[in-house]
Amino acid sequence: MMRRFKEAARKGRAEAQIRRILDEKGLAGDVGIRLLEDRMTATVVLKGAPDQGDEALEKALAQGSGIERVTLVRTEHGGAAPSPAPAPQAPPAPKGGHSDPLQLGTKPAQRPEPTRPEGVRRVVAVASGKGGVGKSTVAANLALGLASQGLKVGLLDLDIHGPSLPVLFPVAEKLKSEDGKIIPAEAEGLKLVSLGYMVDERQAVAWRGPMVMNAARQLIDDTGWGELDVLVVDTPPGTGDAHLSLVQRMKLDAALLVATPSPLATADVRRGAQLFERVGAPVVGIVLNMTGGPLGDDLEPALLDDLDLDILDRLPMALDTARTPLRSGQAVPLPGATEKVTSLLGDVAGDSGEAAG
Ligand SMILES: Nc1ncnc2c1ncn2[C@@H]1O[C@H](COP(=O)(O)OP(=O)(O)OP(=O)(O)O)[C@@H](O)[C@H]1O
Repeated sequence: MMRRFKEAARKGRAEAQIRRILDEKGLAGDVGIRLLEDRMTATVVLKGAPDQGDEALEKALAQGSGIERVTLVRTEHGGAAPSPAPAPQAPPAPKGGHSDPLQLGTKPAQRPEPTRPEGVRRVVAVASGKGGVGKSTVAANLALGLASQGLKVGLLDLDIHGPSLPVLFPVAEKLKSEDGKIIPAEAEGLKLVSLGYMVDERQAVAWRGPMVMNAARQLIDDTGWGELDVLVVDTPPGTGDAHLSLVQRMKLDAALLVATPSPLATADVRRGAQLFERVGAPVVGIVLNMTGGPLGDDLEPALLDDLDLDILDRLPMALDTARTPLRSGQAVPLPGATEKVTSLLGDVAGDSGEAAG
């Protein structure tokens, strides 16, 4: 009891110090303090685009508060950045009058229409109703396969709590920002962005709703991808906060579902398909992963009929597929999914990206 009281007091003092320094600098933001085995770290969420002075500010906040590490997370474009035009009008309520607690089918008048990031021609989300089915493995191999065809490909890891990219594509340095934009890492011919390249893995684990959404928004809105033919987005499992930020903010040209052949996967596949359907992102098919085991090689035929979806590729349960890090030229082939994505691009040389959008 006494220890808890002391810890709370220590965290309270550190938070007060951080707020005092922020105040002195004319900044306002949310402050989250964690104390883990006597190590204290903080996350400070500030409005505005990432700034060149952010690293110095992180250091100043850490020094001034006696905290081991302070991580700044930026939420939105600030000040001079043009504000996006409001959506013309809210779309009609979903048919059948069913409730929409996530507000995926209804957009408040203030919310801007989802857009593709500047310079990006097509955005493909890779999703699954539940975790651990191989979504990141499929997203990464799809990205490598597309890049091996000469396309410019980016991979955005939106899993805030369990980012996969640092394992699949380890990079030596933390991501930097320039002119308020996050500069992607580059490895194996891909441009890569993940929260795991920005903050200590243990930090984000404790983040809850608003911080997850803020972090996801920052990755979605503030990355300078440059020119890309395809941006593959590895979404978190389910329909959580980061997912919500994605479908509300980024225009998705296609969604690819990943599932395993378990009969229990039926509800997950259905949920995943419905989520994208409701935001108008075409689900182009399913990649069935970890086939060849006791659960077989298929999903319930009635489910596929019902959703009007095909299995585009089947990846067997195999050690080769689980090997990390991944290397260019050694992608596990996903011919069906790759063809679906390349067919979205039309004439790569001539299409500006908006023509078919
Ligand atoms: N076909 C396969 N055969 C063997 N192992 C696989 C296969 N596909 C994925 N794995 C392994 O299964 C684990 C989970 O895969 P992965 O991280 O891609 O899943 P995920 O759905 O993205 O999980 P998360 O919910 O954590 O985001 C990893 O260790 C991966 O290497």
